[in-house]
Amino acid sequence: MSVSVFIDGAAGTTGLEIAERLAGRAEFDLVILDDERRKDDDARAEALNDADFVILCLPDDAAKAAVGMIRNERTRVIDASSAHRVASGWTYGFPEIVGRDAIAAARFVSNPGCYPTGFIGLVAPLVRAGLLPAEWPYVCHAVSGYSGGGKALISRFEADRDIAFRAYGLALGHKHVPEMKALAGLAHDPLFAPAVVPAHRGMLVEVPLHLSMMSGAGAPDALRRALADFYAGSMVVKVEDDRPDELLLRASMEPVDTLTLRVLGAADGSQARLVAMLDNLGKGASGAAVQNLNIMADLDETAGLRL
Ligand SMILES: NC(=O)C1=CN([C@@H]2O[C@H](COP(=O)(O)OP(=O)(O)OC[C@H]3O[C@@H](n4cnc5c(N)ncnc54)[C@H](OP(=O)(O)O)[C@@H]3O)[C@@H](O)[C@H]2O)C=CC1
Ligand SMILES: CC(=O)N[C@@H](CCC(=O)OP(=O)(O)O)C(=O)O
Repeated sequence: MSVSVFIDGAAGTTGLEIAERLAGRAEFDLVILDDERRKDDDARAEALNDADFVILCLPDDAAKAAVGMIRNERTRVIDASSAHRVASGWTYGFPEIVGRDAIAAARFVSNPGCYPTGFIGLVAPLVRAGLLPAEWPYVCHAVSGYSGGGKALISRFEADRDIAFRAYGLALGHKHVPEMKALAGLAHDPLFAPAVVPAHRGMLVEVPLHLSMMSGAGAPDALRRALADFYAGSMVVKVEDDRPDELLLRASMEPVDTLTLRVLGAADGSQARLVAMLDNLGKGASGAAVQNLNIMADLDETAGLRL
């Protein structure tokens, strides 16, 4: 028996990529409103209430309003926006971190933020294992392709080919900080320094560590082994033990739904760089939504993913 899935915001960057990943899947009846009706609240309310699952690919305010339009107790929701990341009654949609069973049982799932997927994926298992202190003031540098900012940032970068690097979030207090702190189990807000480069998609999320100054921190090899053990068996999260001289984001990157983690340690073990590579539109958004949908619908967790 197929289940119906309504993508609200299907004409946007994330929504389009979810539709591509679900296309041709017989398990789902995909509901997408045409251009005339996609912003018509009556049509949306009907679709939101008819569907078994809705995936919200909307700005935060519109996502909150969409949830308010659901008048039944049955429709299950995956919200790609940042409106409900740490909201009560919502489950954080990172199955490797919160547990597959929690997602399977949830009615309201908030897809993680793209940058937080890298940060939390690196830090949470190590804090839980006692190999990194929860009290440390962590710093996170990250660069994203411009599709991370949706249609508006895509238009801006495609119109102005002269931008080579865009540091932003300079006032601090980026919207991702609360979920980074909460899901990594930290005592303090991490200092988050994001930037955008002129590549369409892809991101590098880095956490530099002064291990020798961190009370109780493990050595780089111990951190890498702990991550490998934590993600053992995952088809989506991969822990590499190579020592590359460089890590490249390519302007021509193809869509991919994996999250690749590395621990790059100094020879004397005093410092390390934890580095996550992912596609902001893959495990950072649309791939994660499809993985969560698969789990909620009790299907093969990785069906439709680009691994
Ligand atoms: N891009 C990314 O890498 C990631 C995005 N996200 C999140 O996903 C959500 C969507 O982002 P993204 O796809 O990038 O954004 P886009 O701007 O590309 O798409 C948003 C879509 O929502 C539509 N929309 C806006 N308001 C309404 C409304 N009231 N009713 C119906 N449709 C509406 C827009 O319409 P129109 O086309 O007319 O503008 C647009 O098609 C955001 O909350 C974002 O934070 C999460 C992780 C990563
Ligand atoms: C490059 C860029 O602008 N990225 C966005 C984050 C991506 C996004 O849209 O937010 P979520 O991942 O929380 O949904 C930003 O920094 O606001």
